[in-house]
Amino acid sequence: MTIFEQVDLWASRVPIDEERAHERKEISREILCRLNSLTKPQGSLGRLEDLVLWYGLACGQSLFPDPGGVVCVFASDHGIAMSGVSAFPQVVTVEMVKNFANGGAAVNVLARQAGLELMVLDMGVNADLSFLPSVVNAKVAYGTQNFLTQRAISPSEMVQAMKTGFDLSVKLKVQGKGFLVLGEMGIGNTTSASALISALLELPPVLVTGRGTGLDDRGYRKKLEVIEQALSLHGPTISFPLEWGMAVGGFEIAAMAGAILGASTVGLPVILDGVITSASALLAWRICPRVKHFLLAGHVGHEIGHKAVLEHMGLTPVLDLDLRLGEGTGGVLASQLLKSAICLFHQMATFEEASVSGKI
Ligand SMILES: Cc1cc2ncn([C@H]3O[C@H](COP(=O)(O)O)[C@@H](O)[C@H]3O)c2cc1C
Ligand SMILES: O=C(O)c1cccnc1
Repeated sequence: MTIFEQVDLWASRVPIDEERAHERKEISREILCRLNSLTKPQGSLGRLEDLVLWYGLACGQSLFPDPGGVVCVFASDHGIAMSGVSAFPQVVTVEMVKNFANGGAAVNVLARQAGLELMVLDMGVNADLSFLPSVVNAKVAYGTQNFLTQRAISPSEMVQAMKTGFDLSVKLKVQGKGFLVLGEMGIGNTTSASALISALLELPPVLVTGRGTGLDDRGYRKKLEVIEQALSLHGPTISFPLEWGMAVGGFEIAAMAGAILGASTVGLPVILDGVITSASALLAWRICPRVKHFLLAGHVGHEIGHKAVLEHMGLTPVLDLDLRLGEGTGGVLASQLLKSAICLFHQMATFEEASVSGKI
């Protein structure tokens, strides 16, 4: 099977909108009926009510338990990090993975506070991490190729990375997880994400590229140059979004795109984080637009490419906190509001139960 056939097969398993129209209408009706019966003026919980509706539609249920979620941090190294596009050295990727394993990174703190399980997957860190039992070994290779000279990912590597994500989502659903927050770690990956966004949205790099971990003006100019060069190197040979994923993507970006396709197939709601997770969502969406029903934009952050993707996909972010960290931090923060919304939906008394008078 070619990579295109494999990816088409995955996409074909995502439910067809027309086939789900009746079911979606019923679920919306039941959820709105309960929301409107609770002791509050109709609609007064604003976007929290939208979150409940999104969640029910994504799960395909109007009756669902309080969800327990999981945040998956996909880690990988990038060949492009060698081209001076990050304010930090490449070795920070493996160092941060150890930090995740020891519970000391920002996402660990937030996940603990939110009561979320945290999983770290080694998709292609440039070091042997087998001595860390808490890190899932899904290594495709020791980092991607530098996409200034060749495509970052080969077709077989792309399938392998996407399959890891796809199978993970299916497994999480079977285990009864209520939602998946996507997170990532990989020095250089804002360059990969911005290149992908620029190519897929057909916008000049300067409109979708930020300073990542904090590049100075010189570093930022270099990053723009690198992206421009990469787009003109690969552009002439590329016809499909998936090919852009291989040309300038990363193993963690591919795995997250696969996870989104898998989650959409089984009805596992997905919460996006920053610019990198959003670039993977854009790739998955271009492969199969129906994945959109299963996506929640956790936040919009500081990177301009992040805003561009969310606007393009018509996703309204839950939070706007000027974050620029990644790891899944903004997604975890947003999941707290989703959980609050669902608790309200389940636990508030109705007008009838509380003997409260309705609207005149
Ligand atoms: C200590 C540290 C912790 C991080 N946690 C996430 N990132 C974030 O920064 C990286 C992308 O930025 P760039 O493209 O500029 O390299 C990713 O690994 C991302 O998750 C971090 C970066 C650093 C330095
Ligand atoms: O928006 C993000 O996710 C982000 C921004 C800078 C560095 N790493 C991640």
